[in-house]
Amino acid sequence: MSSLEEPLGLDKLPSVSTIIDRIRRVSSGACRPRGDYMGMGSFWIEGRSCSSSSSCSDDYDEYPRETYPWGRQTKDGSPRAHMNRTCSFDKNHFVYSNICESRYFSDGHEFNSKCNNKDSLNVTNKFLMGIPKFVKIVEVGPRDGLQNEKNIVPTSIKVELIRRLVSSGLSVVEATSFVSPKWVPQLSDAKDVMEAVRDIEGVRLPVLTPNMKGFEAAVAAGAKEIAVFASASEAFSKANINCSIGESLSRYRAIVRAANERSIPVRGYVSCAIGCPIEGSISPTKVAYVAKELYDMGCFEISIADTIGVGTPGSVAPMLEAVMAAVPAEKLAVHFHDTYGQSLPNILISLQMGISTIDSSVAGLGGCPYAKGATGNVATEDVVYMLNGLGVKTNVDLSKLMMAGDFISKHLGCPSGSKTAIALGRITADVSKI
Ligand SMILES: CC(C)(COP(=O)([O-])OP(=O)([O-])OC[C@H]1O[C@@H](n2cnc3c(N)ncnc32)[C@H](O)[C@@H]1OP(=O)([O-])[O-])[C@@H](O)C(=O)NCCC(=O)NCCSC(=O)C[C@@](C)(O)CC(=O)[O-]
Repeated sequence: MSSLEEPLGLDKLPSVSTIIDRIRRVSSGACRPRGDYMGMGSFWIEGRSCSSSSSCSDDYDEYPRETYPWGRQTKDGSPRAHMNRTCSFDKNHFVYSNICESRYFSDGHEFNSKCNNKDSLNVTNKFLMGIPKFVKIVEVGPRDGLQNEKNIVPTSIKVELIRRLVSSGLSVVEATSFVSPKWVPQLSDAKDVMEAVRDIEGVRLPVLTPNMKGFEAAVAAGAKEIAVFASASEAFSKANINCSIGESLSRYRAIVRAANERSIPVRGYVSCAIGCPIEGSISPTKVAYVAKELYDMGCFEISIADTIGVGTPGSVAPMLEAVMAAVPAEKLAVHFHDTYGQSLPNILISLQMGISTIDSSVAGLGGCPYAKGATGNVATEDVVYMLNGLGVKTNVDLSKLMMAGDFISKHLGCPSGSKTAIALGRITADVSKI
């Protein structure tokens, strides 16, 4: 077994700060990018600031956001258009940098001779050309993650987690839920959590509210943004919020009206967008219907959730196509649970279809108390790693994010659900031996 394959116990893992320190110290190598090794995003930033290229950024801001292959291709569709985008990321370094960096993290030795391979550059550009240049990540770990923990996490740990996530650069961190403590005792301290994060500025801390009682409690606790959660499955709606889809939509209309009066933005969720733990597969038209209802009542953003993580790009694409016929792509977010390891491909196809808001959960925390067997959300670290690799800006510092993930994983006494966090831990342990 190679050192990369050896299972590491939690106690054997170096601390994240040690890892980051090691990575920064091991800093020689021909192809290795400059800047922060944990976050390929810094390489993107380098490209934008033109520190290593004389012509990288000018084209970038003017480049129109296009979608491939869902009918919104570049205006002229020409290879030159592809190259413009490539140039915007730092001449040919868009792919070059990622190949080099992946290689560096894969084995820490020689770099791949494909560094200047023009063929892979062109093929890659063709498939990446529709991906948005900036993705907003909605961190749901403190809510979706911790609502499903067997042991109730102390308020102080929740608050510290939120602070760490905010300091990593995340601009939206779902803080908690104002739901019935009988149904979700894990979040029964919602009021205290909100009280303790009142001083955090410049970031959005939405909370879930299932009914007017929850909405009023959230407002009283100082919430400035809320989320309502409907389902595309009747059975799940009943199991999760004890009412039908129709009843939930009526409740939410009243909540949105009350929120509007106070200028509080409301996000909407559609659960069970692919499958339901009780009903089985769910038709895309049902998902589109619920999404449109939420949008029409005034939700500023609709998060389409594969609650049990059964989707693949093969089912996600037609579902999103149906939803996008009813709600504009820029008003949509996607929310994937990683039960079958399909979250990243599902996110990639969502990006290619023009969606630029992704929900995720630090360390892959999560699951749903009413969806047995569903695992956590896609890990935020893994999403950031992939987006950095794609040259997509997120404003999230991966090293700080990993420290937040390490903090909560240690508290919960379980390994991180982020492959990126685990891999970077292992690889850097190897790098330290070179
Ligand atoms: C909706 C209810 C409240 C209906 O629950 P119910 O039992 O039908 O409520 P009720 O109106 O009959 O009231 C029963 C008791 O609950 C109290 N109550 C009533 N409302 C509240 C409230 N807001 N906060 C605190 N207490 C509340 C109410 O005051 C009363 O107290 P009692 O008189 O018995 O002492 C309940 O079913 C509930 O809280 N459900 C939430 C379940 C939940 O949080 N599930 C996980 C959400 S995650 C999700 O949905 C998916 C998502 C968003 O993550 C995306 C994805 O991954 O798919």
